[in-house]
Amino acid sequence: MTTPVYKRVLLKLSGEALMGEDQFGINRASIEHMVEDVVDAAKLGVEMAIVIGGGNIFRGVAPGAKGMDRATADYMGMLATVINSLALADAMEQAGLTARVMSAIGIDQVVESYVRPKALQYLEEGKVVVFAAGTGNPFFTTDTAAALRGAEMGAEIVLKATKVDGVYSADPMKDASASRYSHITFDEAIEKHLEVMDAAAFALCRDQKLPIKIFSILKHGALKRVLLGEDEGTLVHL
Ligand SMILES: Nc1ncnc2c1ncn2[C@@H]1O[C@H](COP(=O)(O)OP(=O)(O)OP(=O)(O)O)[C@@H](O)[C@H]1O
Ligand SMILES: O=c1ccn([C@@H]2O[C@H](COP(=O)(O)O)[C@@H](O)[C@H]2O)c(=O)[nH]1
Repeated sequence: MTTPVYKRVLLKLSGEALMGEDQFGINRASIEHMVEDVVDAAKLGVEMAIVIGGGNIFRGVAPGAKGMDRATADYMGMLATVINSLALADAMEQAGLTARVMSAIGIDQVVESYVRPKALQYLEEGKVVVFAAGTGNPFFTTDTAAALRGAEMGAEIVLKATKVDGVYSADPMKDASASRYSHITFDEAIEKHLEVMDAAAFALCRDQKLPIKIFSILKHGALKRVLLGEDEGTLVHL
């Protein structure tokens, strides 16, 4: 099977996965592996919008941010996602894709600001669009940004590529007895407080009838398998 089941997707890439085995920052091999998977996905002809998290940078500065005003710390986190977005777009360009970064916070000397019709135009032209700076608002996360931009772009699904291979009954990093769901409803995920994605993101996707697939970015080829409709990760649905 080589025909993708989606025409347009919103891919949420884990910021934390970018640091690989390092303590923080961007690990070159990790970003290149991620981009290889994105290239394979683009070769299928799927239109791809991307949101990347900031955990690899922001969790590194978090001890210094302790005691800071929450909104100020959140703006620092959003700026961390701009750094990751620039690195990702650069790596994608080096791999032969055409990428555009659009920021939810105005920093026009660095990247263009997010304008919805322009982003839609880029996608139609086959460019990969990276949405930086989350939603542009404190008290949110890049998961919510992924849900928001996914809905705005008319994506058929939000693909959360993270460090675990799906949604579990408990955090599998902390509880070895946790079991993985092949699918779960939004309501169940919210009611059970499954923290693989924040509740605001789950709720927005539920309201917009936008399914989510959660799978491992550390498993090479998993993204392509998801796009081809193969059994991979956990589907969160209505
Ligand atoms: N019920 C659960 N099922 C699966 N993972 C869970 C669950 N509860 C908590 N987690 C944790 O959620 C993490 C994924 O979400 P998180 O938002 O922290 O990371 P990310 O999105 O990959 O990183 P970033 O925020 O840097 O983009 C997993 O690595 C896992 O340890
Ligand atoms: O819309 C948003 C998105 C992000 N933030 C802040 O950035 C960090 C990093 O994002 P992650 O999703 O955790 O990778 C996040 O912890 C927030 O502090 C934000 O305020 N608004």
